[in-house]
Amino acid sequence: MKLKLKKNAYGKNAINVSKVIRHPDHHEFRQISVNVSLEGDFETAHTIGDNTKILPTDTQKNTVYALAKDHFTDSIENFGLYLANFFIINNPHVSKATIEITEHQWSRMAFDGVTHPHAYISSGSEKHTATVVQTVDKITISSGITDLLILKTTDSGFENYIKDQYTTLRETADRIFATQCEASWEYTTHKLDFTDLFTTIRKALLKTFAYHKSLSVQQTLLAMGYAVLEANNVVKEIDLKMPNKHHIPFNLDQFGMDNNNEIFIATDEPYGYITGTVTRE
Ligand SMILES: O=c1[nH]c(=O)c2[nH]c(=O)[nH]c2[nH]1
Repeated sequence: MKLKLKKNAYGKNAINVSKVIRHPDHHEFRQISVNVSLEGDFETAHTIGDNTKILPTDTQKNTVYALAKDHFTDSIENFGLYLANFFIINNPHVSKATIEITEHQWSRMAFDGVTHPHAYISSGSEKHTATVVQTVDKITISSGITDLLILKTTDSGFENYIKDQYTTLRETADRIFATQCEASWEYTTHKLDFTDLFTTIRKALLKTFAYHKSLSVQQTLLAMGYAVLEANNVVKEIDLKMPNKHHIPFNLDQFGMDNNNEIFIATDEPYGYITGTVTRE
């Protein structure tokens, strides 16, 4: 039997960089986590243990910290583009560099309408993501959001589904809709105002979620994807993952009480998992 190495990639994950930008009257704080992955002519490292073409993952990590000083100045997308390009142009045997960046959101504390110059509060679980893939002749760039916890207390139902001998779920025209949305969209070009676009796309996702009269998570997912693509020509396609974070009406009958859609039990697991990619025809 003949065996061969089919694919390989290597890099450093979870390179956690925090940066303070010191302005005279306030500080800016940024916290990111970077994954670097390189592909290329690394076969002999696997086959005969020849490391002469290996840029150590430790060096990759150091490169990210060093370049953060002067090149992580605005969006994570632009920093990702700089990093991917740096690894490609400085290592001729690297044919593909993938940079994934996740940014934690911090905002300055405010007291009685006055923003504190250097004290921050986490903006919650939501994180902004960017992925840059650069090959010798192509750059693809995607942005996204993870752990976006959103919920609405009405304008959501789920009815007319298949019923069989195992069905116990009750139909409802009025339920809680909660999800931990993960979105990732690919841009058509890499010369864009990424910060501005992120704000616009995030708002389109949230506004559609809020105002959509939902007949299912599936239907709202598609409406959210359409809203982003319809309003942003520079978005090629969008991937959405929307786990159904169930809040199930609690049975108050057992205490002789009515439950008028007021008391629920939030169940973490198992959870429905609805995903979809929306693209242009
Ligand atoms: O919006 C929903 N989609 C489903 O596919 C599904 N399945 C389920 O049990 N509840 C729901 N809700």
